[in-house]
Amino acid sequence: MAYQVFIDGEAGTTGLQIRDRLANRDDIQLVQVDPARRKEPEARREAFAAADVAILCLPDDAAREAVALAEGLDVRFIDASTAHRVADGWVYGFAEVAAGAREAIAAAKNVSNPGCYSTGAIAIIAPLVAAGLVAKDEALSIIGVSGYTGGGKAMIADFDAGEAPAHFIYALDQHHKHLPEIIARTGLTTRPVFSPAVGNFAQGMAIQLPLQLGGGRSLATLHQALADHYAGAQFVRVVTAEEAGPRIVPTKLNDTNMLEISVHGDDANGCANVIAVLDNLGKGASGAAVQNLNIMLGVDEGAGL
Ligand SMILES: NC(=O)C1=CN([C@@H]2O[C@H](COP(=O)(O)OP(=O)(O)OC[C@H]3O[C@@H](n4cnc5c(N)ncnc54)[C@H](OP(=O)(O)O)[C@@H]3O)[C@@H](O)[C@H]2O)C=CC1
Ligand SMILES: CC(=O)N[C@@H](CCC(=O)OP(=O)(O)O)C(=O)O
Repeated sequence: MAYQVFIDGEAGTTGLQIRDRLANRDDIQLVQVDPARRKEPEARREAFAAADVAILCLPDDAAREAVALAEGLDVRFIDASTAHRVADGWVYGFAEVAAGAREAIAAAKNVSNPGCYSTGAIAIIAPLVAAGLVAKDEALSIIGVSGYTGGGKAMIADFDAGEAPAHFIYALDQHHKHLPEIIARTGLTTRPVFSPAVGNFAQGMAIQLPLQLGGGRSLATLHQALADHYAGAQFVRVVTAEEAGPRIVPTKLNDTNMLEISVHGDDANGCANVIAVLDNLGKGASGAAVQNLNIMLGVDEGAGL
């Protein structure tokens, strides 16, 4: 018998991408809702009742409402929104980042999918903190650039209409919605400065962590700590600066569930930059949701990816 999966918000950017990834799966059947009723609470509760797992691809408020609507039902949730990423009772769905994370996802009723920038930032910072190469109280800066699909249907429409600039920097007030989960999942005690930007390309993302070298922190020790942490990981790879090349292109991993990390700089002048590249719609959203679904169902983690 196939698992029943309901994608709430199936018509949105993330939802459509998840549907595509599940379309050819024999082990999964999608719970369908009449498109005309897709926002009606009663129709959604019926869908939750029919589903083994519901994937929420909704604005935060609608995701919270979905969980309330499903009160008393057996359905398990994967929430792609920001609503539950630091909430009690929710497991953070980043299998590669911490010991025991995969097992916790497998056993969870409710899994929160990481944010796109957060995926890159946490992927770099958490292992470096664990290895003692970044202190929890170190003053860090994180720089990100995303394709415009990261802004959902509204931002896509702006760019498609030619009404958006080629590039803009935002979240200037230092309250980007990903900061709470980045802090919670890395254990940082000093709030990092986070500077995200959007470029005029549809999908793809790069996150940079500039670091000063010295005191045991060199290009080699940074690379080695990350390579050791992700050894054997199916969807995270750590490559050398030479392999990454002299220009890091955010679109490099589009349409994959991969995340690639590389360490750049010069020991002689003491400056480094650790860079993660991923597809904001892949490992940053829909790919990660399918990976988490596979882990929750106990099937091949890479199925459909
Ligand atoms: N885009 C990205 O790169 C990423 C997005 N996310 C998260 O995923 C979630 C969805 O984002 P995204 O796909 O980009 O957003 P979109 O705006 O593209 O899609 C959201 C969908 O939700 C639907 N919707 C809104 N309210 C309700 C409701 N009450 N009941 C049912 N459906 C509703 C919308 O309907 P309608 O079509 O009528 O507008 C739309 O189809 C967000 O929380 C976002 O933060 C996470 C990681 C990355
Ligand atoms: C380009 C852009 O606007 N990106 C969004 C983040 C992507 C997204 O929608 O958020 P989650 O990954 O948290 O779900 C933003 O900065 O708010």
